[in-house]
Amino acid sequence: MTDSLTIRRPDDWHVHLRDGAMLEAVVGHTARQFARAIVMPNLSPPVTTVAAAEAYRDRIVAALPGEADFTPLMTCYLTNNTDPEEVRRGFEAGVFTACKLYPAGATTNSDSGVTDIGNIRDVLETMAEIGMVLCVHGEVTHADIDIFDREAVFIERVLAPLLNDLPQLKVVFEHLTSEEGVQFVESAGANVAATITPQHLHINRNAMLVGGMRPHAYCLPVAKREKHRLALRRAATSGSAKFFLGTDSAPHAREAKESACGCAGIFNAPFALESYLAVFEEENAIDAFEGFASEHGPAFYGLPLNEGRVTLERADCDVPEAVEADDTQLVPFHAGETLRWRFVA
Ligand SMILES: NC(=O)N[C@@H](CC(=O)O)C(=O)O
Ligand SMILES: [Zn+2]
Ligand SMILES: [Zn+2]
Repeated sequence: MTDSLTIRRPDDWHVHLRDGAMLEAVVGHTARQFARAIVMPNLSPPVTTVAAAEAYRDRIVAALPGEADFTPLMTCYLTNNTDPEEVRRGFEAGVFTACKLYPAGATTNSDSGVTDIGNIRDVLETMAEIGMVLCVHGEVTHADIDIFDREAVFIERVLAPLLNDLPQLKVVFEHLTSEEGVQFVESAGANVAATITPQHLHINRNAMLVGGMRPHAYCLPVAKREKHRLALRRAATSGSAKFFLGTDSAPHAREAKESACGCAGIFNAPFALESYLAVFEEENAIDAFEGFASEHGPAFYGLPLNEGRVTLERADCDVPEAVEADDTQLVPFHAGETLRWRFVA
């Protein structure tokens, strides 16, 4: 049994850092474990222009703890009115790393999202032409679709037709949650990949609903049946370069989660690597961890690998019940549990 594991420094290919006091409270957790992160643009108002992304990037850098060595990679929030030339300009200037597609109404701050993919056809054509990654929240939002089927129906109705139409478009299927999603990504071309969160590897929908409603296990896309969790574990630990780390760490104040209409999102940044590594160990796939955490993401995005290293040691890691954040608390994923690996540095 190995007692410590040193790997190339990883990146987080999907994170919500928020803004203002919440940004101050959470950014250090991500910067401690990751060299870079794809920062989601679902602020209010959303990050839809080059200028807004530059200003947000500056606020993130200003909020970093002094010792941090961390690069935020910015994304452009697509709306029905996104100008393809703004996207091109931001990408060529190195401000936008990717664009993010939120189907309108699908998740937190997605009200300005795209109501019909046909509305952004010109933007998607430009992205395919310049080799820019499209990150997608892959859920349809029609009232007649069961929430547990939203991802599978998105593949059928939106993603498969989109890739038929623009077969060279680079797509990251964000926070994959279903067996159908795994199969779709595996059978698609090399231009299609997916991020997988720690929570979707650890929990199925029982975690939300058995023994009482547990708002801290609620995120979108919602955790599904056990067979889906097992498919995700197989994909993440398979060694396939199509799957990589994206925490979807999504902090919401405790009172906004513990509410009659609780917000969607799990705050997993403080113990993200420990959480993922527990899964790789349980699956006897520690050898595949570095690829998933540190290599597949940069390869897909066409970015250099990080030069630094991080070490985790086999030791009890007690996850606190809450993390203080300004005038509220954040309840981290695994709150009150003991994880088997501990991030050292
Ligand atoms: N994942 C979530 O449940 N919530 C995210 C939004 C998202 O990634 O869909 C958030 O911003 O809170
Ligand atoms: Zn999402
Ligand atoms: Zn997210």
